[in-house]
Amino acid sequence: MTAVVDATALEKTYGETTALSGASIAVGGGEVFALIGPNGAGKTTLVRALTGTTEPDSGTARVLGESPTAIDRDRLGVLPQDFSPPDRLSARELLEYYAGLYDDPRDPDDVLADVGLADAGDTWYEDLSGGQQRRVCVGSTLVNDPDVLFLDEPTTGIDPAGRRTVWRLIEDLAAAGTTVVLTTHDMAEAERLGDRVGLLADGAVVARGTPAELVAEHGGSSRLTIETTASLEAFADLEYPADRPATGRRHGRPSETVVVRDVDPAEIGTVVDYLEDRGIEYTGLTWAEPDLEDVYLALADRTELERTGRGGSGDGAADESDLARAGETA
Ligand SMILES: Nc1ncnc2c1ncn2[C@@H]1O[C@H](COP(=O)(O)OP(=O)(O)OP(=O)(O)O)[C@@H](O)[C@H]1O
Repeated sequence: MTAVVDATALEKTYGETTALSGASIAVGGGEVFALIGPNGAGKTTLVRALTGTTEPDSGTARVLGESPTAIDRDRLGVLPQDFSPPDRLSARELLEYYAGLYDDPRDPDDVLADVGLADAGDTWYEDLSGGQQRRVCVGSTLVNDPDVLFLDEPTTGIDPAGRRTVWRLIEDLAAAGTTVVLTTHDMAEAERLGDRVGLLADGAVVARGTPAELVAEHGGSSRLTIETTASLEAFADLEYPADRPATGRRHGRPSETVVVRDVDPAEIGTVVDYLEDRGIEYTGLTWAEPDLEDVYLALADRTELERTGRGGSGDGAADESDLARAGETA
């Protein structure tokens, strides 16, 4: 693969803080690469190093074969995480403003339609909702029809329907050959859009691969989630491993769920019988294959728990060797 976006062993420190410690990614033409990882993992710093807005202490960054500071800006679209355009302009005027920076820009109205805001062109930016504003910001990166697009948390604050509009847009752009590097905290977004996903922790990519590869390697086993306030001891005689997640997910009520692993769909009845036989009350039962969120919890969340000294989550399937192994493959 000839890398269109290439970061090799990037290091960056800010005073005492290490933002990047040997981060490497290589992204091929037309590929969507999704960067995930906890707050402070270094995602934005990596994007900034690749777009020429921060200078790494060491390592090399190349985009379309060039240094990020030397690259023709017409070929690049960059959406910073904290992008805040002048807000005393209408959505259309804003896109016209950005279009005016390029020799051969797209029609701003076409861009507005792309981001699902065809009807909002005359609305002042400051009067748009937060999610609509973010969509205009995404649009501003498209006016020059870039070959490479860097999107730092593109859908933060966008409602589910708008998010899907942006997802389809990114898929269409990639299908047409645009190379996309995006960061996200939304695992569904990373799983859907990412041809490959890289998980950053403490400034380095600790795991990478297609979503399916990552799930197969780090996702652990299937999950039967039982909504119950019963104690974990009540599950002691169950023939499957049971855990009470220490970290929140699903409905934000982690203390009210017990997760049973390794149950095939055909065996769910066995667990239901167990609950009924012992009079264990429950309000819901959901079976799921492991997904990218499990990978995240197994790898990234674990480093967070270790850092904060709260011990293992009891929810992820990884142990120390998983992290070490992931580091080796990164
Ligand atoms: N300009 C800066 N000055 C000082 N420290 C910085 C600067 N930029 C980033 N950092 C620090 O570097 C580390 C990595 O930050 P970065 O923004 O790259 O993480 P991130 O993965 O994008 O986080 P988030 O998910 O919260 O956006 C953090 O500890 C952050 O505080």
